[in-house]
Amino acid sequence: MKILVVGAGAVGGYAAARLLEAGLDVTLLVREGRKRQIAANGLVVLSPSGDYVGHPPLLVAGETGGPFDLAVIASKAYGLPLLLDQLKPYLHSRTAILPLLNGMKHMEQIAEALPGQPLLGGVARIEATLEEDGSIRHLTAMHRYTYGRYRANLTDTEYEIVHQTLSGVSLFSERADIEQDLWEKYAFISVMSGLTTLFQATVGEIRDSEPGLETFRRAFEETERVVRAAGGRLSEGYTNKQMAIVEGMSSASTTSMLRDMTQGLPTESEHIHGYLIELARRHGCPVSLFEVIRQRLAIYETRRSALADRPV
Ligand SMILES: NC(=O)C1=CN([C@@H]2O[C@H](COP(=O)(O)OP(=O)(O)OC[C@H]3O[C@@H](n4cnc5c(N)ncnc54)[C@H](OP(=O)(O)O)[C@@H]3O)[C@@H](O)[C@H]2O)C=CC1
Ligand SMILES: CC(C)(CO)C(=O)C(=O)O
Repeated sequence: MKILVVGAGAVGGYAAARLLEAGLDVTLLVREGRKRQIAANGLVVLSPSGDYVGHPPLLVAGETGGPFDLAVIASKAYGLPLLLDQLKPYLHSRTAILPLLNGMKHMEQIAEALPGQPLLGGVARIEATLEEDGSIRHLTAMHRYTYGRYRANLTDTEYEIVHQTLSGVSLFSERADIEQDLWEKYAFISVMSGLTTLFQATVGEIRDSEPGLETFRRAFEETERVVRAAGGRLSEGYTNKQMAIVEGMSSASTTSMLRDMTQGLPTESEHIHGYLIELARRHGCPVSLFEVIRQRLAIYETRRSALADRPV
């Protein structure tokens, strides 16, 4: 099976390294700058689960390659429309698409941009970051990518080939109900990215200041109501289960959105919080805390664009 990993950042680069380690046929679709970095230093992963350095084949949009049988997509949501356009020449009609983005809205976007293309669901659970020198730093011991059939648009045989391939890579585990996993991760990341960026604080700092855990509960309750009203599946007692997770989290835990904000990079807030508010309005659910979170991030994005537009 020929695999294309699109985006060699924190999540995609980490996936590519573990797929390559397992001896799979993996090519990376990257942009010029990243190609130069990887060509010079290799694909470098620094991880408590084991470092990796390798020199996988690289493609930049427009170059000849493929077609591939599986395309793993790991860009930020705001880069997705362009990326999907650039991906088309590397697909055949049955190439399976496995997105690893946070959120839910990208599933609709991909289905619209690539009609009829087999689409899997995928969820990345990891804390990782792309360093300035191009290495990928895996920050904690946690790393688990789940995948599964999404709305039955692959044949059993097609799915079995993907499943057989990924079953040799311990990072990846199959989920029978990937749609529920996507909704659960979406609800979780909405709260975690929302609160860490609203306060520009770690989980521990929020937890240990008044009213502490109550703020998490309020955010989880708002999210749970919206997701259920929108028809999303969540496990029984979702909010209580997430509260137990938050209580047990390391004080230093943050989110990729807070890391992006700290570095002055664009955020995925519209994809995550904007979509949650869109669903809340559609289904008549009050989300006063998320209105504030979205406003906070909109102010950040406006300031960021103004700085980016300023002549040097
Ligand atoms: N980082 C984390 O800990 C986690 C992140 N996630 C989610 O995973 C997704 C990816 O995040 P993350 O890996 O952190 O992001 P990064 O910014 O580290 O990586 C994204 C990569 O996509 C590349 N890219 C963007 N557009 C294109 C394109 N058209 N062609 C080729 N490459 C492209 C970027 O290239 P370039 O380097 O050239 O800009 C970049 O290397 C997000 O949805 C995020 O929310 C989920 C779990 C944890
Ligand atoms: C919350 C976390 C670390 C879980 O994987 C995440 O998805 C992110 O920071 O983007």
